[in-house]
Amino acid sequence: MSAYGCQEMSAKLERVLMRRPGESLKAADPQKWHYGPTFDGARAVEQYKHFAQLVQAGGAEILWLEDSGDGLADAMFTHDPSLMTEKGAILLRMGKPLRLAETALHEEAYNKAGIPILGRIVAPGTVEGGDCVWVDAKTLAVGRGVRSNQAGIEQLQAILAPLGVSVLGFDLPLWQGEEACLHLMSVISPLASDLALVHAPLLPAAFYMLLRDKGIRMIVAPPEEFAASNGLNLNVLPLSPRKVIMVDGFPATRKAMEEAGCTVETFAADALCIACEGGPTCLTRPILRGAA
Ligand SMILES: NC(=[NH2+])NCCC[C@H](N)C(=O)O
Repeated sequence: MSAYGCQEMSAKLERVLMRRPGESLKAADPQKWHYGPTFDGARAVEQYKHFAQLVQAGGAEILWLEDSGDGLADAMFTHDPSLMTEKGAILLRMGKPLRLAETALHEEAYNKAGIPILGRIVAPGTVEGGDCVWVDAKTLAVGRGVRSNQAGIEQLQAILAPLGVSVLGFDLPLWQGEEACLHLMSVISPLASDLALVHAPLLPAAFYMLLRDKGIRMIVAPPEEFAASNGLNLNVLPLSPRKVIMVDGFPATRKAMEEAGCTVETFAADALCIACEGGPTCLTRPILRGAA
């Protein structure tokens, strides 16, 4: 089956591209990869298994990439090197130089699965999936910052224009510097088509106004948990509208979502997500959401 198509963020997750961490992550030098003090490769691999079980139990078909020791420790964050549209995949170009080689892994997987390639971002353009947020099926917001640049955003607009999609760039702050990971998705997780979890202080103001005008309700995540989790309390993956997976240990954020009608599942992720700066959304590249 070569079903694909995904221009939304929370409809039922039907198919997803994921990479099981293994030798590359276990051998990763935390300094080189900017991983934090709670990094522990072997424990991260164990914690990932629980995450994968939750995704599978939600009914999604997982297309697997394997970590056979290619040294690409960040490649488990499959959200970033490609994007999916109703007309096929867009191969992106990573702004973090250590991750440039990951795009080829996605290209190979799509070729194998019979999923067409709609376009690709080329130098000097850079766009990472973590900077891309479908506000609705015809509006893609892209965070412009360290990882995604203006040239990349313009290329993406040209690729998506024939689909009737508008690409809107929003400036991100430098926040914790060039080495740290701050994507547009670091400050928002869509939970349903009309509901999102946000870290309000770091939202580009014009992006906030756009969401407000579109009638999207924003739950403001407790800032102390944002700080304590390195921002990962906010990185929440919907398996379907209001049915979500988050990292364990942030009860106030969980409660805020439950009060908005969400069902929340958690997994322990200190060694995996908190340390490696990527959460449940980053660990998944949705290929198909909603009905085909
Ligand atoms: N979509 C995401 N937020 N991905 C997080 C990626 C984390 C990864 N360590 C990086 O710095 O690139």
